[in-house]
Amino acid sequence: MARTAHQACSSHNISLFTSDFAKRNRPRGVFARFSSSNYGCGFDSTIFALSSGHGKCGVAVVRVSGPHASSAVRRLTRRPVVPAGRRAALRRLYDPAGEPLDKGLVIWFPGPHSFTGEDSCEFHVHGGPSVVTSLLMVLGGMEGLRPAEAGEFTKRAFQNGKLDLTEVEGLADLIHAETEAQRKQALRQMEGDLSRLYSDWSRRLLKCVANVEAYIDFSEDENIEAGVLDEVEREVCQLTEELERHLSDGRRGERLRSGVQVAILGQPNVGKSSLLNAVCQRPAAIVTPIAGTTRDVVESAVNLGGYPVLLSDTAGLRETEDIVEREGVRRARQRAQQADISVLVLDAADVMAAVSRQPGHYLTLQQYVQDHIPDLGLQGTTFDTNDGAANPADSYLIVVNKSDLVEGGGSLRSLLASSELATEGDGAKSGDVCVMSCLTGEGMDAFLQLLQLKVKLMCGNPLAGNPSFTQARHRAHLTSCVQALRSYTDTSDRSYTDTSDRSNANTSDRDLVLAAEELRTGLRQLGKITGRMGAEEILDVIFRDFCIGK
Ligand SMILES: Nc1nc2c(ncn2[C@@H]2O[C@H](COP(=O)(O)OP(=O)(O)OP(=O)(O)O)[C@@H](O)[C@H]2O)c(=O)[nH]1
Ligand SMILES: [K+]
Ligand SMILES: [Mg+2]
Repeated sequence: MARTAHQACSSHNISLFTSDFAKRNRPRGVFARFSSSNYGCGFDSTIFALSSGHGKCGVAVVRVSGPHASSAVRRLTRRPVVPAGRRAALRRLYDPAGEPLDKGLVIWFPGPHSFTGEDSCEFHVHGGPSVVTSLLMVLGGMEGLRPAEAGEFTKRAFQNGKLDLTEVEGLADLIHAETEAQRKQALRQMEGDLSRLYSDWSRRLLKCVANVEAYIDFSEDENIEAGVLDEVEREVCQLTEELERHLSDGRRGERLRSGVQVAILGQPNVGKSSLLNAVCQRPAAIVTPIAGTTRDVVESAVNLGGYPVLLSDTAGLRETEDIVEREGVRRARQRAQQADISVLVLDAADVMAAVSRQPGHYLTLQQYVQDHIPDLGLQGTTFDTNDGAANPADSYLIVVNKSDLVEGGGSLRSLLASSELATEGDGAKSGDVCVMSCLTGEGMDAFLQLLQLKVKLMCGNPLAGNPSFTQARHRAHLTSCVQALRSYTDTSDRSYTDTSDRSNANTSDRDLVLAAEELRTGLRQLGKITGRMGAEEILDVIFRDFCIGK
C-alpha cells in the first residue's frame, strides 16, 4: 500500500526550519534599555552582554570583556581577587548594596588567552529574567562598563588578531546554522580552513611580488639569479589556475550557506501547491480545484536530509486576462530564472492523453514540457545553462503528478520507462522523472530521494576537499584577484619579450613596474577576504628578511 506523503517525509529526515537569514540582527531585548552612545567605543571601554538566549532558562551566561572586567568580578563577588584563570568557581554575587543577587559559576579568562584577547569573565547564573536583569543593571552601573553592541565581542577578537574575517563569518554562520551540512561547513570555516587556504595563496603571491620588486631594483647589480621572472610567471599561472578552480565550484558554499532555491513550476491545477504542502508537511499554500489559485510565490524552508532548501510554490503558468494572475505568472517566471533547481509538475492524465495522441506513442518529455509550458525559456536556461550545476540535468526534475487518476499508475510508469519519453534530451535521465500522487503519497519517497540527491550534488560534501567560499564578498575579491593576475601575465609577457632588445629596456622596465602593481592588487584583494593585514603591511614584514640582504 502506498505510504502517505507525511510518512514519506518523516522517513527522509525532513523538517521545517525557521531559517530567516535576514533576521540576523535581532533586537537585543534588555540591552535596548542602555544607550551605548554615551560610552566610548574604544578598547578602553569594558563591555558586557547576556550571551545565552533571552527568556526563562536553566542557566544564563553573562559575559564581560575589557580592562575593567577584573574589578567587575571583584566587586560582584565581594572578594579581593579574581578566581584562578579558566576554572569554574562557585561564587555568591552581590549588588552594590551588599544584597545577594544569585549564586553561580564565575569563570575568569585572563587576556590575551581569551576569546576577545582581553581580560574577560563569564557569569553562569540562574536563567530567570529577574536574575539576569539585575545582574545586567549592576554591571551597567559600574564605571567604565557599558552594554556590548551586536557582535562586539567578536569584533574585539578580530581586532586583537584572534580571528580573521573568514573565521568571524564562520562563527556567525555556525550560530545561525540550521542544518547539519551548514553546521559542518561553518565549523570548518570558523576553525580557519578557508583562512589557511587564502593565507597560503597570499604567501605564494607575496613571494612573487618580492621577486619582481627585487628584479626591478637590483637586476643591474646582477645579484639576481637568471630566470627569476620565469619562476614568477610559472607561479602566477599556477595560482591563477587554482583560484579559478576554487571560483568555479558551482557556488556550492554559498548555496549551502543560504539554502538551495527550488522552484515548483507548471500549468495551473497540476498540483504544485499540493506538492509544496506535502513536502513541508503543513498547509503552507492554498489548494483548491480552481485553476489559478496560487498567485504569490509561497516560500517554505525545509531541512532535506541535513541540507537547507528554500522551496517556492508559484502561480500556474498560462496566458490570462486577470491582472492579478498575470503578475503571479510573471513572478513565477522570474523565480524559474533564479532557481537552482526547477521542479516541473505535470498532470499524469494530460501526459497520457498527449502520448496517446502521438503516432506510435512517441513523445519526449522535454517536447511535452515545451509544448505545454511555453516561454519558460527551458531550452535556453533551466535545461542548459543553469550556472553552477555540475550537469544541466541536475538543475531540474520532472514530476508527473496525480498518478492515482490514471488507470493503473503502473502503466504510466512503464510507458515512461519504455518510451523515449523520459530519456531523450539534454542529459535528462529517466531518473529525473517522478511519477507520483500528492493525494495518496505514492511515489513521494522516490521524489524526495531524487530531490535530496540533486541538492547534495549542488552543495557538495562540506568536509571533502578544499573548503568552499561562502559569500558573495569572497567571490568578488577572488574574481578581482584573478583579473589582476591575468593582467600581470599579459603585461609582463610584453615586457619580457622586450628585454631581449636592449633598446627597449626602458619600456620593458616600465611595463614590469606596472605588472608588479597588478600583483600587489591581487595580493590586496586576497588580503581583503581575511581582513587580517593590508598587502603593504605584509610586504613590509616580509621584505625585511626576504630580500637579498640589501
Ligand atoms: N487526485 C489527485 N488530485 C490532486 C493531486 N494533487 C493535487 N490534486 C488536486 O488538484 C487540485 C489542484 O491542486 P493544487 O495543488 O491547488 O494545484 P496548483 O498547481 O497549485 O494549482 P494553481 O495554484 O491553481 O496553479 C486540487 O483539487 C487538489 O486536491 C493528486 O495527486 N491526485
Ligand atoms: K488550484
Ligand atoms: Mg497552487
